Amino acid sequence: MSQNHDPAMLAKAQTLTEALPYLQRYAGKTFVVKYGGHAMGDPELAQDFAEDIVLLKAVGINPVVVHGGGPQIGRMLKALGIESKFVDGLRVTDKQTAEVAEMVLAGAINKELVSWIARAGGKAIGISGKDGGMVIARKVQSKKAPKAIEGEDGDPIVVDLGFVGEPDRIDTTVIDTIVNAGMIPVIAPIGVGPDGETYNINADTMAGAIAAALGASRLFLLTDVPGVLDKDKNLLTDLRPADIARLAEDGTISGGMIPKLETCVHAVEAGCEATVVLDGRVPHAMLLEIFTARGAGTLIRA
Ligand SMILES: Nc1ncnc2c1ncn2[C@@H]1O[C@H](COP(=O)(O)OP(=O)(O)O)[C@@H](O)[C@H]1O
Ligand SMILES: CC(=O)N[C@@H](CCC(=O)OP(=O)(O)O)C(=O)O
Repeated sequence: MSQNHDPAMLAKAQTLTEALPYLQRYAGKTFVVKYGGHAMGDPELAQDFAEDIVLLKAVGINPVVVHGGGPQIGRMLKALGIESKFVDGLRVTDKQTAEVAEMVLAGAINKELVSWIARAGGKAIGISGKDGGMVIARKVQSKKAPKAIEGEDGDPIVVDLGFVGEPDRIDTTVIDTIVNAGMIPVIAPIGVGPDGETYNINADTMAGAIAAALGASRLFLLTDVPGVLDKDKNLLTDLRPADIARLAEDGTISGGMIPKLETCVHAVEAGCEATVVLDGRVPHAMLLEIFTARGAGTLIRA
């Protein structure tokens, strides 16, 4: 009998009962989860992530995984002696770089994640935006280059980003088919242009567009920081679209955080209830965020 009063056992039971309202609220909903390349480094964390995804599926939520792989593409390009440059968080992508990006994203990383999910007891199908004609991409219009490559007259140079795409049209048939078969789609951020060309798509942008197309309830962006930080490195827990425009303007956010937060704004404007930027280095960060009252990371909502 005394075991029933063991505080550790009670705490476990409390955690489960605390999860009950969330389990009820989210059953049958679609959650898009973007797993960033920076968060992928540690095999133990990758296994935790895969377990979380399989758990979501087991409790009746439909997880759709979109993955990145920026650092992994960077390493492969370096090994091949190809130089890589970023403008506002986007990799300038010539034809050769697009081939390497596809090889790393849709080949190595996609299949590794599928294997991690299988090891956690789930059934995942790995695809890229090319499969089933899912993502028709258009070229991202060149942005002004940052100060580092400003022209001699001091004006920023306009850089051609090459084969950097953004989703133009999304056909969710292939995702729906996988989900309805009881499996978990794992999507690499590669799209196809109208003439069959390969487009490299920022993984956050891809995840946001897929969340919008699916009418997902939640979009989680797992990365390598606790969330969005202010200039003193304090976590900003709750943001609205107007705050984000201000943070971009005053330089609080930079690099990869720019497409990440643009994605969050587009997703909430398209009807996603909430998006969360989360620390993928914290074991089971997503479960804690979803099933406990203690939110983690930065919540962005309309
Ligand atoms: N205000 C900010 N708060 C947190 N991270 C920021 C901020 N501004 C820029 N960053 C950068 O954004 C990075 C996350 O974006 P990114 O490198 O694209 O990650 P991922 O590969 O996980 O998508 C962080 O590692 C950090 O260097
Ligand atoms: C156009 C563009 O920048 N594409 C990205 C695609 C991968 C990605 O976004 O990966 P992370 O989420 O790990 O950063 C790239 O080439 O790095």
